[in-house]
Amino acid sequence: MPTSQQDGGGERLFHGGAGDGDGDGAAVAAAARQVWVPGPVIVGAGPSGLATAACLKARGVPSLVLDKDATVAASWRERTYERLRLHLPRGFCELPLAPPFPPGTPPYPTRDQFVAYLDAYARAFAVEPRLGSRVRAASYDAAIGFWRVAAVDEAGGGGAGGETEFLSRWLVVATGENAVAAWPAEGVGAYRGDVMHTSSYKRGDEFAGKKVLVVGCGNSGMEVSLDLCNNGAATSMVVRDKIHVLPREILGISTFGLSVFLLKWFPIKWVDALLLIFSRLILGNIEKYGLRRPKIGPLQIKCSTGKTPVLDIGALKKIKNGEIKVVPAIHCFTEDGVEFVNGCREDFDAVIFATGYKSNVPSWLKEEEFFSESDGFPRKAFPHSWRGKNGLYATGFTKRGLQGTSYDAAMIAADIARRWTKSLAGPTAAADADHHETYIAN
Ligand SMILES: Cc1cc2nc3c(=O)[nH]c(=O)nc-3n(C[C@H](O)[C@H](O)[C@H](O)COP(=O)(O)OP(=O)(O)OC[C@H]3O[C@@H](n4cnc5c(N)ncnc54)[C@H](O)[C@@H]3O)c2cc1C
Ligand SMILES: NC(=O)C1=CN([C@@H]2O[C@H](COP(=O)(O)OP(=O)(O)OC[C@H]3O[C@@H](n4cnc5c(N)ncnc54)[C@H](OP(=O)(O)O)[C@@H]3O)[C@@H](O)[C@H]2O)C=CC1
Ligand SMILES: O=C(O)C(=O)Cc1c[nH]c2ccccc12
Repeated sequence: MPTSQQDGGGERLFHGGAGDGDGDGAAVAAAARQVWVPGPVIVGAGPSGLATAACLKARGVPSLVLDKDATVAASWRERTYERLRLHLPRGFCELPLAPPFPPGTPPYPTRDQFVAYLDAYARAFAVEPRLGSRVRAASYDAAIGFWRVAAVDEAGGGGAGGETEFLSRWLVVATGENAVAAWPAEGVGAYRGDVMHTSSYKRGDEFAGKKVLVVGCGNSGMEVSLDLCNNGAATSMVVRDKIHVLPREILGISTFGLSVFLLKWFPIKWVDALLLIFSRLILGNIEKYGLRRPKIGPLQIKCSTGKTPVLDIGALKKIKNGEIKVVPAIHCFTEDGVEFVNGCREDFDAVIFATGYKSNVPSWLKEEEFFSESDGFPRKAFPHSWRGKNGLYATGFTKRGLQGTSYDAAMIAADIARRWTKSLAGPTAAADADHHETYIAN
């Protein structure tokens, strides 16, 4: 790696380095070494980070992608169950500028096919993230106009246990809506059985013959319940509130694709009404089985709150025939099981929390104007959630799945590329754009 002492920008940075920033900057100033990154730093090598890096590259802007895990797309590779398939058709899950899924890919690709697609995507755009690099803190140093990003090298990473401070004009947050498992605050009290979150659930065979309680009935709760049932576990699923369940397909067309088409022509309320009529015809009256529908339609809820309707891939049939038992909210845990709010007690060998996920942004980003401290999402909703101030960007926080990711990536890349071109004309132009990292201090 070349040093940048000959570069005016690097010189300024070197002098404005560790300990010279504002209070927040001090949080990351203890770094063992500093690295000046000519383009943006992107935190997260999932679909959102990869897509943004690819779109930047296509515009001639280099970037440095950091990920805490040892591979790209670790959320998909490590934190999903084996039989998972995309629940939107593959055409809605493709990333920008890439060829479609390879011939022979089924309409709803498997987890492994999607992971292979993401690996190929990273290769095609030569995106080579710095893996095993967990961002511990990031803050904007107004004195020098740069983001200070402190990353700890996890075992096996470049600096093995050390810490590096990256300095960049642009910071792209791509750590995702599903960064950490959400657990109920009450915990499990004295319960002695096995406890896990769906993000650790891999396959159902280890639960064969066991009584399992799945807490939560979003897409994870429904699909894990189905998988457990298919593997011979006696499965109960907690449904504490109203939910929308839609068939994954209507008249052979994906419900999602049909919705996208209809929304081009009709207001969302009409489309919701139509979806509910079809759902009633295809699924019957699901309220009989303890699945009460909200008054507001599924797409309206998705748009206003981000809560995804369940796209049924077979759990409903098991609920109807009693193989999956719907149970009410939990009042408290006992040593061997739970007491439900209706006063009934039941023992379970294992409890699987399908209680969703949270953003982890507040744990590392020292910024509260653009990102909300309470939920770790940008305060502005789609389509305005991608750009903050001072070169801060967010990708993959639209609550619109991979289509939202593609939108963000294109917007961010276009915006940064404009600024990049301008900065090339300025004093920092001497950066060697072919190199991700230019060392300014060790
Ligand atoms: C089970 C499941 C199925 C889904 N199916 C679909 C679908 O079919 N269609 C669809 O459109 N959407 C789907 N989604 C929604 C969404 O598209 C995916 O969650 C997608 O993976 C989001 O991509 P992302 O890059 O934003 O986040 P992630 O894939 O979660 O990537 C974030 C990355 O950031 C890294 N990271 C986090 N914190 C740090 C840190 N401090 N330092 C360094 N790295 C960090 C993580 O290791 C991870 O690699 C699904 C979501 C889930 C949970
Ligand atoms: N095949 C696929 O593509 C799949 C996609 N996904 C996607 O992944 C994302 C995350 O989904 P998911 O993991 O299901 O998370 P969600 O946030 O969508 O659902 C969490 C569920 O847990 C319930 N819950 C939360 N806390 C409790 C509690 N204390 N007691 C009882 N119930 C509780 C919630 O109910 P309440 O509404 O009452 O708060 C909700 O039903 C979604 O976008 C989803 O669409 C997930 C699985 C498969
Ligand atoms: O899997 C998810 O959670 C998604 O966000 C995909 C998605 C985006 N918009 C939707 C509308 C209905 C169902 C799923 C989605």
